[in-house]
Amino acid sequence: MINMLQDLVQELHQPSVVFGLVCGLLYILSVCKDRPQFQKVISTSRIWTTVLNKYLAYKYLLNGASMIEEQYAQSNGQPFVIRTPEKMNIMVTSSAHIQEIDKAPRHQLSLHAVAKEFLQPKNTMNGFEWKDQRGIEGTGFVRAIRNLLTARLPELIPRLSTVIEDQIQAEVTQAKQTKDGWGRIPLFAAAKHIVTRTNCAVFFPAELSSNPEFVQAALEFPEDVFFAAEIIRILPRGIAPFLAKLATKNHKSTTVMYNFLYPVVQKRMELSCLAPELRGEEEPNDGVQWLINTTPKRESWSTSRLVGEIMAVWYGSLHTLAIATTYALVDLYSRPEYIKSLRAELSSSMFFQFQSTSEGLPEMDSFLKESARLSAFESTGVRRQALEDFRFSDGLLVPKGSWVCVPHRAMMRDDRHFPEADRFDGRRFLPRLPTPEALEASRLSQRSNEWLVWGAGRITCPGRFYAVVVLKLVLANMLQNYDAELEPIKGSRSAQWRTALIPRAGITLKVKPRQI
Ligand code: HEM
Repeated sequence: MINMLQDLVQELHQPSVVFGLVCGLLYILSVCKDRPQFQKVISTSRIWTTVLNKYLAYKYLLNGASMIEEQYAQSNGQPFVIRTPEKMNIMVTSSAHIQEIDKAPRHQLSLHAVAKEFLQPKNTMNGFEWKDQRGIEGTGFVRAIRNLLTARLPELIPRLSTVIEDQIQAEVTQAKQTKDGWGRIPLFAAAKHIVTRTNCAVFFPAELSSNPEFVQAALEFPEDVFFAAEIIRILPRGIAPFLAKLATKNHKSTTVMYNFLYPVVQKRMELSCLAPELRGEEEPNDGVQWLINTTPKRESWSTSRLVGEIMAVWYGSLHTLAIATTYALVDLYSRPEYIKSLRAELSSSMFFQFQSTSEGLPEMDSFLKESARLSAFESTGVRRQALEDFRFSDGLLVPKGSWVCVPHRAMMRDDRHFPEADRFDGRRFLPRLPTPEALEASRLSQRSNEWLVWGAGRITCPGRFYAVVVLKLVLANMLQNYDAELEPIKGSRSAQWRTALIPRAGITLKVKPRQI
């Protein structure tokens, strides 16, 4: 076969044609690989198997989400394997497996090792490095968000509303105008601006959140880290760090953010060592301070280390929420039939209740939950890396270095878990009898082993209450103050990269101030 290909190359003198033929052949093989007659042929040749596995691993980069969905559909609830260019991902779906992942000791299955692989922090975040085993140095950042941020949500709502209102207005004012008076807003870019400004107002002191250079760096940082980390993961070690630097202008956004944060954190850390009466000023009430206050007491973290932690939490808080906001708005304006009743809810006393407690608005909550279910941008959850061979009680092995994950996007699109799962029903999660207990149990921010959007068991997203409040405030502002229409989307609304479905930059919303 290889000789034949060489002959063909010599005949044609066109390597690109040959490359196309090889890709085509590999594609046909990948499609046919499950047919018994092909399996026989393939299994006779170790070379072919290796080549095919490599091809599937690279195919995964641009088709990971679809590959997982296809394999899930064939798996009938059994574990299956997805190959990536770096490793093997073992997918499990049963609640018994999920519970065992949750209970696994931290020296066996690690979330931090997964995060490190994703972000390559040593190369992309100013040399910042955290331990493989989550919790070994405490989980102060989780407490800071879960307890301090969540507890302050009702008092933060006026500030969040103002920032969101201002930023949406800025997006509309700056938008290109159509002849008939609509502003055309690139939705994903606008969502990133809105979430960046909102999160900045919560995490950072005013001197930073009102500084355009800092805000720009904070906006660009997650994408720069993502690009740089992907380059480092995919390309050969010899050239990858150089190309990552080139692609991110020498990690510019990371450096700018770091340089702005360092003196602020240093000053705050010095003050926190003094007795309260000697500090001379009231303790700031923002994310930076919450993270300083919850650093593990037995560790003495350097300023650099703390800045690294803050930037890591910043990464997690921004891109997930910006994508969820984009899809929530796409879902809202793809289904204008919900607008009237959502507006009615916002005109009722329920909106005041939400503003004073940060909870409520059941109709909007249900709509957003349905959006999170069908427009989940991450195909897998509960991802852990095996730090040593890990064996489930039924014998399933996760070899050292590989990942175990739950394909929760496919599960949420499965009729066995949600009746008529492919149908978008914005009222799906409204309880028949809206008792306080029933409303509480069906809320978007609830975590459970049946609702894996926030993770499972001991490791669930501490920012979920905040995320839901921001989503509701953005939708509320859009519904109350603007009329909007989604421009027709040509092709798919998202681009796949590994397991993620990232909204396309070309999705455009036509917006104009609402005439009441
Ligand atoms: C819609 C937006 C969001 C989604 C869907 C989301 C989802 C998740 C998930 C699934 C996990 C668990 C990871 C795993 O087990 O694999 C997680 C963890 C985490 N999230 Fe979020 N998140 C969102 C927004 C936020 C925000 C806004 C913040 C910060 C304010 C945040 C902070 C964190 C942190 C610190 C962790 C690590 C928790 C730990 O190690 O115990 N997230 N998130």
